[in-house]
Amino acid sequence: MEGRGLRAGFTTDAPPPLHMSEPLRRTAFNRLFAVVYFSAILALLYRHVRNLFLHPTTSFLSFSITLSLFISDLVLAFMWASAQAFRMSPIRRKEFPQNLKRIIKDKDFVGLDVFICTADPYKEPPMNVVNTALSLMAYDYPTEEISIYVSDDGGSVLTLFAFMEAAKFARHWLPFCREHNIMERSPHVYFCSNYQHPSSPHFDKIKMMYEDMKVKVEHVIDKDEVTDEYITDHQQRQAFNKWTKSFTRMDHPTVIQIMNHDQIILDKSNDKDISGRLMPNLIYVSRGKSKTSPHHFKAGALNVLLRVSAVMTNAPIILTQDCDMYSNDPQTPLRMLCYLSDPALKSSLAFIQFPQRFHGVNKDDIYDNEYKLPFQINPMGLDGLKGPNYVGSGCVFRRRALFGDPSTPVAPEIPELSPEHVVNKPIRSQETLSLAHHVASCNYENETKWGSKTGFRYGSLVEDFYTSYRLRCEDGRAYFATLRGLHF
Ligand SMILES: O=c1ccn([C@@H]2O[C@H](COP(=O)(O)OP(=O)(O)O[C@H]3O[C@H](CO)[C@@H](O)[C@H](O)[C@H]3O)[C@@H](O)[C@H]2O)c(=O)[nH]1
Ligand SMILES: [Mn+2]
Repeated sequence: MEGRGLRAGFTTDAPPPLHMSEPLRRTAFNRLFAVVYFSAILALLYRHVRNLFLHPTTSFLSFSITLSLFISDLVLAFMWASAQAFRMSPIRRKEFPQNLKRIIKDKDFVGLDVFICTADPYKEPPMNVVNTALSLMAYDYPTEEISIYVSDDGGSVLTLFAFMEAAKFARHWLPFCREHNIMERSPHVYFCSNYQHPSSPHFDKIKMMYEDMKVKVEHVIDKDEVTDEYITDHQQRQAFNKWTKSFTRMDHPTVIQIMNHDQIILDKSNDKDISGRLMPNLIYVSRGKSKTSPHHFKAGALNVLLRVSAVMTNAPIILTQDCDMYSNDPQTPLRMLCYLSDPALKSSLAFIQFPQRFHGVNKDDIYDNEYKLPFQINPMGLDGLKGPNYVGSGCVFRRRALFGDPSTPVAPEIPELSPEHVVNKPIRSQETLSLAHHVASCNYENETKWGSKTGFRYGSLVEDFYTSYRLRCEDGRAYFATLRGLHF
């Protein structure tokens, strides 16, 4: 336990704890079992060695069989030994978001930039991506602090259209979630769930709005184009005009579109939901691509979002999310603040990985398609050692951590990308937009440290594991996850 979590027997004047950790009860049995198993492996290997060298058999066939058994057992013993670290000191963490308001002030609710990646409108239907975004926009957190950045590597007008519709729907959905204090803030999950839905005209109305949006988006996808009947204003037409004849998925200029939740929005002050609260920013980004520059897949997309968001909002905290996941706990940002606002963890905490759950697998899951072992059980073991890996989704980073370690920070090429930079221009200003387009262009990273020293790291198909591995090798900081509850 560390930081505020140490205060096991705090007095009434001590600040209330924000988080705690406890070892899992089965740890002692795990260790005992490991000793027994290890002795058995030694005995087995000794037997093989004795058969091979001390009492060699005469026949060549039996010698080769014993030798191959010996080699197989060595391999299996190595595999077993390398998995034991997970079992030695697994821990469970718990946060107390209810104590947060007593400790931190309103100004401590810092900005949160959320990154959602999508890559193909046919394999990753835009309605699913939209649901992911809506579930994150509806977090229980000051809405003006949230900015959702969607990276569309499919460069698809269909995805952009879906987000334009979602932005309008969000004006109704966010107040609805707050008013009814609902848990499942992905509309699809909420409307399909078996929970008791309120039987009010309000519920029927919001459900109808959702269905309308879905029909519209699906119709556009069926037709594979956004026809004139769906274009309602000049701004929309201007946005869709960027898809010229030469625009292809792998070769196109950058498209950045800030969504309007209402008709025409000039600045943040009139970007409000129907109850009058400010809306979170929702920004669509399709980075520039060309056949001659490498795009580095998801890591490349995340680095573009890192730069575009630095120019627009530069929140100190970043949440990365895959488009096929959604949040089912609106308190997740408060839970992460329980760790991030603990002064004792300020320099040691680089990221918090929430447990990842895969949806849509069969109910009994007899073949473990949910991958519980790598995504839920093993990370608990790593958490008790030096901290788990980043697994690509449901992970909260300190922006700072992606720019070198605290003692030797790596400065980006332009000061606007630095985590310390204070954004003082509105996101819709011409200056901000042109800089954002510049840093999202396909040649921007040439001759820079992106992917090697800063941002998400290139060179591996599993950019998530690799990035966390490199972060640890470079600065040796400890990280951890909160693994209690299923937040995504
Ligand atoms: O060029 C690309 C390729 C993928 N993606 C997005 O990256 C995410 C993950 O890609 P996917 O093809 O779904 O990979 P999976 O194998 O399902 O992903 C697992 O493995 C990845 C690599 O380790 C992790 O990043 C993911 O979080 C983890 O769920 C998706 O949202 C994609 O839309 C991009 O944005 N650009
Ligand atoms: Mn996936």
